Amino acid sequence: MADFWNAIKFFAHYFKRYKLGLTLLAIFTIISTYLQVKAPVFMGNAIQEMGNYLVVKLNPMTAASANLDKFHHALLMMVIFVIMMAAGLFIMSILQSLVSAYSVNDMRTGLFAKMQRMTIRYFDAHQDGEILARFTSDLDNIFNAMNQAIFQLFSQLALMIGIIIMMFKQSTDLAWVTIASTPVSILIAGVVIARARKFVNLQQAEVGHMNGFINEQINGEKVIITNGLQAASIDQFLVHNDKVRQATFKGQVWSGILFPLMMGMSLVNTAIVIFYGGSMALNGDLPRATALGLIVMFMSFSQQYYQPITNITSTYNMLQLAVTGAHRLNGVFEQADEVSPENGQNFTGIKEQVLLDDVHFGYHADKEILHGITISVDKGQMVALVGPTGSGKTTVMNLLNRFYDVNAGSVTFDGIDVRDISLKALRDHVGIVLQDSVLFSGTVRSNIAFGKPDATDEEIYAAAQQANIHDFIMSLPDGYDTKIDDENSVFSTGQKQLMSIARTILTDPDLLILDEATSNVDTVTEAKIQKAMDNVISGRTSFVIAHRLKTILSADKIVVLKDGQVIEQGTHAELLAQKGFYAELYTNQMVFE
Ligand SMILES: Nc1ncnc2c1ncn2[C@@H]1O[C@H](COP(=O)(O)OP(=O)(O)OP(=O)(O)O)[C@@H](O)[C@H]1O
Repeated sequence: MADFWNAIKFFAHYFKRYKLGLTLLAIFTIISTYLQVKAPVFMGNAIQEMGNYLVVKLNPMTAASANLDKFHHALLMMVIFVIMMAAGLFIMSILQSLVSAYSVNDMRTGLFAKMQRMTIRYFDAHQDGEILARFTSDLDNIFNAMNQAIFQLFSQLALMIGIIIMMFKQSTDLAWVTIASTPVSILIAGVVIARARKFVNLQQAEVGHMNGFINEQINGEKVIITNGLQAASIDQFLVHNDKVRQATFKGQVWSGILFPLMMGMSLVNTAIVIFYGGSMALNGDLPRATALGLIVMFMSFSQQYYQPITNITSTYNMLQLAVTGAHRLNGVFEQADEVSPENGQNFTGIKEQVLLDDVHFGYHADKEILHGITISVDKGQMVALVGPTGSGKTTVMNLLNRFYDVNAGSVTFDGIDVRDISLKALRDHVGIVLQDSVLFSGTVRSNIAFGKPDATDEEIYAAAQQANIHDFIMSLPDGYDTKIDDENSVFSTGQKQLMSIARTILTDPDLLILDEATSNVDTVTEAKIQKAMDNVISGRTSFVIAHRLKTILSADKIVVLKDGQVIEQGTHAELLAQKGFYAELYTNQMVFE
């Protein structure tokens, strides 16, 4: 129920910008409802007038005065009302589409803007596919529900109320007969919908499992091929696929049963109306022509009355999906934004020292990862972080750039806490080269100039030269204008990292954070990366996560991390002399080099 109210608030928030469209929609809903419920009255009148005409015509005494004027008039009115009703429904459908398209557009924009404001914590904690699903399936479900269910819910309820009022105005007895079966119909629809929902949910869950399996298999295709496991993979896929088939079949059967069932109920109801109306005519309770007119009118009412019941019940699943979608989007909108300190200090660059002082940190409150780490680096120095996997190297980097905040202790730049520096100033002065370098769609040029879009060609070439990638780029047929898109795999992992280094060099950061690529790069590329790293590090305050120890022999300081603690610190020579963990690590690695 809480989900339901949250969804109402969610939609109200987006709809309030379209007050005019919604007001027009409400007006046209009322007009079309009136036209829809009035048309059967004219149909009944036409039949009644035809009956009256026949009575007069078949009586030789009155035959001469018989005319069909009233019959024609009622018929004409019916046609006019039906045409106006069609026009009204058409305008309603345009208004609905407009409001749906614009408000879903606003939701999408809001969601994308929110993503850009959110903390790295959110992206670390959620898989890409899960985040993407907010933009795809959730927004699609909301759009479909708006177009086919939400507005219809109101227009169908209005229609139902309109029909009830009109029926009671025409004949109280027949009105009661028509609506008497409503509780039974709603009960039957409720049972069918509950079953259908169970299987539709199951179907979605099975499709989710199957997609997860396919995703995993695509990512692991090389391992599958290497191990000759293609047939086993197909067998596993068939199991998933079969579960999807079974759930889909049951879901569709139960969903599909509702419409014919309601149709049947409506026809039975019509038969009851005819029977009751017929007996009223035969008993002589009403003049025959009037009774006949009423029967025809209520036949139409009976069918119309079941239309909203069928429509509302059959769109229930769609509404449910929209409520779930709204709940999930709300979940994203409620996430914390990155906060820049109020009156944040405008940091203009490192003048003396970067210091992590007795830092305690955990990604979750109940699990501390860094246990009182102290590392200092003087301006222009290079610190290398080494340590076994999971020791906390990347976590230290995450704190330097304020992707996360420390739990205790502090990270300071020249004595200023990073939490007091405006985020913009902080990010302007910190450059990061990640292990998995990312290229964006565009050109080689736009990728290098990503952090400085107004860079001149000379600046871009100089950065690429320092990053040792200029010659390779020039060897491509389109040089710096080479297009980069999803399918473009011209660049190896090593080359991507070189591009990433060029991108960072161009922004000329004060503090450099560099996570060395671990993937198997060939020795030539490795030497190039080494040279590029030397160029970008030279004279710059830098933190480097080194996976190959020979890359950090010249580091001003090597910090050895283990289980979230600093266990050794010093220069390469000092640490070798200590004959501790680092010395062992270095000796072991040299054996394999
Ligand atoms: N986003 C996260 N949420 C929760 N725990 C995390 C997250 N990122 C890392 N951890 C945990 O923090 C610990 C330190 O991880 P970290 O990535 O800093 O190690 P690392 O030394 O950089 O390892 P590697 O050399 O493998 O990259 C690990 O136990 C890891 O499971």
